[in-house]
Amino acid sequence: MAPERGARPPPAGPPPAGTEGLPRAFLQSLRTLFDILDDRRRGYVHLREIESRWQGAEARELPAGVLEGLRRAAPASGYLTFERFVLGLRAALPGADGGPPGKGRAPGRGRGEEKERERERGRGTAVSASRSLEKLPSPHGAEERRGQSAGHREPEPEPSQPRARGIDVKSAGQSQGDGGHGGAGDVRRHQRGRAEHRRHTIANGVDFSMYGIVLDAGSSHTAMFIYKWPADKENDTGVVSEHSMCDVEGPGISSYSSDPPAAGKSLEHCLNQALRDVPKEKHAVTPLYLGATAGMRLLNIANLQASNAVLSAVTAMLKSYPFDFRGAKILSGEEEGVFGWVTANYLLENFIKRGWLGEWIQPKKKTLGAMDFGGASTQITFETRDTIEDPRNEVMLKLYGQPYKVYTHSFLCYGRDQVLKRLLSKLLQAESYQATVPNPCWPTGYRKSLSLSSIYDSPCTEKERPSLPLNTIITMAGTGNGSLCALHISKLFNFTTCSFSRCSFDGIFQPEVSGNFIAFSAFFYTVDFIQTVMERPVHLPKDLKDAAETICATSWSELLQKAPKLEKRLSDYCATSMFVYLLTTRGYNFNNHSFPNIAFQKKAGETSIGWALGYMLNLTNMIPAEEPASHKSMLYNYWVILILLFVVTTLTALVTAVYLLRRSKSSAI
Ligand SMILES: Nc1ncnc2c1ncn2[C@@H]1O[C@H](COP(=O)(O)OP(=O)(O)OP(=O)(O)O)[C@@H](O)[C@H]1O
Repeated sequence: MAPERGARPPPAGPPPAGTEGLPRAFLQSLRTLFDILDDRRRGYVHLREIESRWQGAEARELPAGVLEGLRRAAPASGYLTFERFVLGLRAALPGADGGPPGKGRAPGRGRGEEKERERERGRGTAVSASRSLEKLPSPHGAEERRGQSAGHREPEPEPSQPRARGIDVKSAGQSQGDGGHGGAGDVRRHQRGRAEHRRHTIANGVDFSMYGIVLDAGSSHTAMFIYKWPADKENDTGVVSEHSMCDVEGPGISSYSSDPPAAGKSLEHCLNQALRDVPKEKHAVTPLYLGATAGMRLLNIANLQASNAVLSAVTAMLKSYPFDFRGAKILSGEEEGVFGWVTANYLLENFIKRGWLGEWIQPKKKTLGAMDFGGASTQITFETRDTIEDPRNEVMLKLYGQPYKVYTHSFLCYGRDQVLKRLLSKLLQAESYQATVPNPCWPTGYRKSLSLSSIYDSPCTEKERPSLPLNTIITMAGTGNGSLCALHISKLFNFTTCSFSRCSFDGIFQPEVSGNFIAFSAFFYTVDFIQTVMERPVHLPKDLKDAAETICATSWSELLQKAPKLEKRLSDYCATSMFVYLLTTRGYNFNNHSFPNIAFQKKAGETSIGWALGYMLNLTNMIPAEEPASHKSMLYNYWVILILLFVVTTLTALVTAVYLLRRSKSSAI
């Protein structure tokens, strides 16, 4: 965009008073737009440059007269300074008298944007599922489905709440239809959000970054993630990264069922951090989401009213902040699984990536399976070519033009904390609720008194609840016996019933695991403990089993000596290691060949792996379903260049050959 020969940059001198009387925020938005056009920061943009950028489809969507207004504002040289640029736009605004835009029509919200929304409505969503997963009651163990069908009712979405879209895994009672497309209202709302993003403002120079906030309201705790990406690269892979995060003090929001306002209050500290971490001028255009997982799914089953009250309380708190609040909802287990898979593969650029020439490349790499071991549920999600015999486990995705057939299942009550409760319940049952019960999964030297209510306060254990008063206290004493511990833990799974050609456990269909996997959250915490505290490698299933047995056989005092900072969790590593061993090997059927393909990792680069990023990418349409247009055109351009090169080389060779031939002939004469 250098000035053409003969043309002169605008003369210095008093600028036309184009900016006078305009609101500061509006002016800043225009400045940002101008700076995008003036990408070399010269302080002026040629009219022709603007015309060429806004030609074609986009130009039709400019409010009538914009180009005309700019033409009139431009001097003879055609170079527009910022003031002239504003002057030109002012002239083009409806009812323009040169004054600020009227209330009825905010800048950037003209017919063009309406049309953009219309177009988006028809285009579908970024991550589209071929169908919705229906939740049906299933016998013991397939708790996830039972829960969803028995009691899971999403609260009526508030106007600002996003209904399921993108990966549209609907809860029981909701209609199915083509799961890939959310309601038009959602898309409309979303598009408005995007348009607002583009009206970002400036402070001390231009900040081209955009931000998004997701609160991961898990069963054990809530974490807030702030993501950041360059404004001009929304649809690139791998460009969104974690800007900062915050751990909410206290337990997960589902624990506030008896005092819902406290659930909202608990978020204050992290939200205040978000006020500082996101530049002030970006607050209003920063989308804010809260997704609640298995803890709230369980509360939803146990006490629908309380679950709604908690969601309302957190919604009220989130709305009181100046961010663009887009809703608080309970994710289904399948959404949690699939969004975790999207996050991992997005971060590792397994879907698509930019080549060094800026072209889009479809990497030859296969996608990575994702395994999440939360506090109340565990998810396994991977791409497969096998037939998925149970359609409830199949999600078809189209990302960047590529179809993906993904297997996913979420096991409710198989998260770490619920597994530990269920194990205690099994142990009490085995010992007929004696006053003192031996616990082979606790280290020797460790004793603890528990009230029955702390074990039977969950839908995961309520079926096993004895007829004793819930305030009964029972003392448990660790006996550190790994093989006995494994025996009790194996009782948590049903490995025998299966109505498909193959199952993981609890009658749930699962194809053979294939490819590499990433195992995060408590999978990572458990294996990390084995590797760093117990100093044992975990390559093969046997390593995991041996390590679990060693932990079980280590006394409480020894464990305390090894990792005093982990005191709160130390007594449970024997059980969780043994559980991870049984879940991965007998449950998911990893063997000596496939187990080494699991990476136990909680981050990719600096970004945490979990459902939160995938959820935001989907809701902000940052993963398009279609192949990026530039991919096709770039490839086309390369072909043209290659053919031209070929023609030029051939011609040059021919000319040279003729020339040499003539010369040799003439010298021969
Ligand atoms: N350092 C650690 N060592 C062992 N376990 C841990 C550690 N930190 C957290 N955990 C436990 O790991 C489990 C999973 O934590 P995570 O935060 O992923 O779950 P969540 O999001 O609360 O649960 P869910 O996704 O099921 O709602 C929880 O039981 C948590 O208490």
